Amino acid sequence: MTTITVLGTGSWGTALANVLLDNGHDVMMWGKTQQTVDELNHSKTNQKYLPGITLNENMQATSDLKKALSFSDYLIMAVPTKGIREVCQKINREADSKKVIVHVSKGIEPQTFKRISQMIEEEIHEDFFTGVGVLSGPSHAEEVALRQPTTVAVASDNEAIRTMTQDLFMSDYFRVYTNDDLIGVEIGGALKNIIALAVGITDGLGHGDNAKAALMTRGLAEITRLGTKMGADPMTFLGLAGIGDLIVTCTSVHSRNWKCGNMLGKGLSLEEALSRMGMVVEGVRTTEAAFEMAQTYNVEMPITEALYGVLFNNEPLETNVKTLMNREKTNE
Ligand SMILES: NC(=O)C1=CN([C@@H]2O[C@H](COP(=O)(O)OP(=O)(O)OC[C@H]3O[C@@H](n4cnc5c(N)ncnc54)[C@H](OP(=O)(O)O)[C@@H]3O)[C@@H](O)[C@H]2O)C=CC1
Ligand SMILES: O=C(CO)COP(=O)(O)O
Repeated sequence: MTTITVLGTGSWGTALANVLLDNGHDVMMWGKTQQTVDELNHSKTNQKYLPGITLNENMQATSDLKKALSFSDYLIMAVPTKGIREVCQKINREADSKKVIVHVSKGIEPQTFKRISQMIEEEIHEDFFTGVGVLSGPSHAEEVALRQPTTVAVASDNEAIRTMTQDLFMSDYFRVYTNDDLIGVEIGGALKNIIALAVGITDGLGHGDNAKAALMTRGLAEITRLGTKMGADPMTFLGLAGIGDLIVTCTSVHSRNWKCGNMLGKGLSLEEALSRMGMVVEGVRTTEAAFEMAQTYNVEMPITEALYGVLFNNEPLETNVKTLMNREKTNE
């Protein structure tokens, strides 16, 4: 049995804490909303993020970060990309020992183009930092919390973090592969959300499966082009953190990014769609980041560009679909 702290009481942090508890580990969750913390402690549920699901009876949570950090030196960080730096700064104020940090978030920071592990490395003071990794792959929290078969990858430049994380999470319903391509695993997980938003839009517009398959295939091409420019191994995009996660996010009823895109396709504004979601839709900020990166690194990303126009410049959906279809003819 290992003691583990999970930071973030949203859908993914809660589902992963449940996996670790099922594996017999001693887990403490930390969340900023006292009501959720109380519900996890007393009802063993998290109705806002995982409605209708009863969690492991040993679930425990606190809103006291100092207490959560003194519980364990192995941290799972499960907050949206936008909150990563803030949580790291809080860790610097409250920690009293070195930590391994495995994050499970899927995003890239606009303007800086930083991956999440890079933000963590920048922010966490060396006195509190042992190393960083990422757990990523096709894994909706709603299914993991129901103990449905799921496979993911763990990546880190530190082999001990890869194998330790694999050992902690592996179970008969949660299978973990190690991967030494940290950049590729993080980039694959972040960029697939852009394509899921685009697929949601075409589904919302009433287009068929041909359009969906086209966006996924050409989407993977642009993910791979940008990812390899960033230093990723192109083969990673054919694995769980690449095409695996792309498939699940573009085709699952659980996907927040697909659902948000679907509402846009049906005519809702971005603000309306996001407020109806009430959960993080990472692909919106990542579209901004990838659009800027494509220009900076001179990488062709037509789907990302079309989506950026829709999300940030109010460009009409149908016009952008036509623009994509009428791009200069080219070779696959
Ligand atoms: N949901 C899923 O199936 C999967 C999600 N992911 C990724 O995991 C990450 C988290 O997503 P998910 O759990 O779905 O998000 P949710 O929207 O379900 O929950 C977000 C959680 O983060 C908390 N939070 C937000 N900002 C802060 C902050 N600054 N400090 C502390 N806590 C904060 C929220 O707290 P509060 O409730 O108190 O506001 C909430 O508990 C994302 O990057 C997502 O892409 C990856 C794989 C699967
Ligand atoms: O990353 C995910 C599944 O692997 C979750 O995707 P959504 O955020 O679109 O729900």
